[in-house]
Amino acid sequence: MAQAAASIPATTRAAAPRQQRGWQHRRSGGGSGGGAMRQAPRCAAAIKFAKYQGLGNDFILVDNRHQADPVITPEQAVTLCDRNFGIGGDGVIFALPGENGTDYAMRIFNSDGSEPEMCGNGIRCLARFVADIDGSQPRQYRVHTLAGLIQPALLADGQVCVDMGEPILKAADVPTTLQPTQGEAVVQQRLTVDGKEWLFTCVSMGNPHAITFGLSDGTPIKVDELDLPRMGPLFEHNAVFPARTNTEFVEVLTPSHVRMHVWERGAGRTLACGTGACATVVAGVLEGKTQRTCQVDLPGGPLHIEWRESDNHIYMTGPAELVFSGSVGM
Ligand SMILES: N[C@@H](CCC[C@H](N)C(=O)O)C(=O)O
Repeated sequence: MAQAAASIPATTRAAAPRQQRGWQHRRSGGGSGGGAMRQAPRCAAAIKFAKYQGLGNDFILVDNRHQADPVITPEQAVTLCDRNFGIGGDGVIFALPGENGTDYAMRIFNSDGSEPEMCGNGIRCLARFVADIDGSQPRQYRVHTLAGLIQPALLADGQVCVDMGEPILKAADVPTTLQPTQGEAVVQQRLTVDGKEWLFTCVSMGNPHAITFGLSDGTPIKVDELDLPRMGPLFEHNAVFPARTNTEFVEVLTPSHVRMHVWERGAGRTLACGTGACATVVAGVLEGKTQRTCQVDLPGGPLHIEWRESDNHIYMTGPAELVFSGSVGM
């Protein structure tokens, strides 16, 4: 484990956050959310951090268990996530005191300063982080998030298995204005972007996801042929996704094995997305393309996903590892 100490100017190098959400207990309606935002205090002292990664989706973890509000602002998070001028990361994650009988609460700022409801790779990193800092038992946690209760468990083999709860399919709650095709769900709906008609299934894991396996003319996705930096923003900022969206491009290898590349809301191209992998398997099942148990290969490595019929919950299993720790002056 490497140690680092650095001082990063607290000047803001990015626009104001996409949206400021209240610290609310919300599972559905990943959209604009209500409630007054508690102002995060600007911190004068050095902040201790630890950087973790899950399949290369990397986060700056902050022990924030002494107070209910994040010790740094969204603007400071942008600075810390900068890969040239900061620590570098896809987001900053805060381990907060538990609420409503939970062990901990988690909040996250994306690298652009926006605040998502949930992060799958991030919550595996959070579980590893809290276990590392206090060696706590049990190794199974109840974590309160903006997407509701999420339950990670550290496995004997070093992997982390997370009960991610139930997927949300109602179009208005994803949210998307695309017309539902199956009851209230948007499954294989047509969306024209960049002169092509794509087929999308929309799923919320607390945060919004739009999943495509290909075009309406039958052309399947080939993930190695995608120009993500050009295409990704066209979906992320499309008007049919009022809270923006994470976009997953999926190539089916077999019904139990897919490849997926992601363009994340608020973070751009990342090496992996846990909530995106879960949403991918839900979309695969709804479209009849995958089984409920499926390996999702991401650029950073594989995640094992199971959408269990008995409880309708999704279980995600994958790694979470410490990269280095240090302190940073803000
Ligand atoms: N990488 C994450 C998702 C992080 C949040 C996302 N960028 C959003 O804004 O919804 C994951 O592993 O799930």
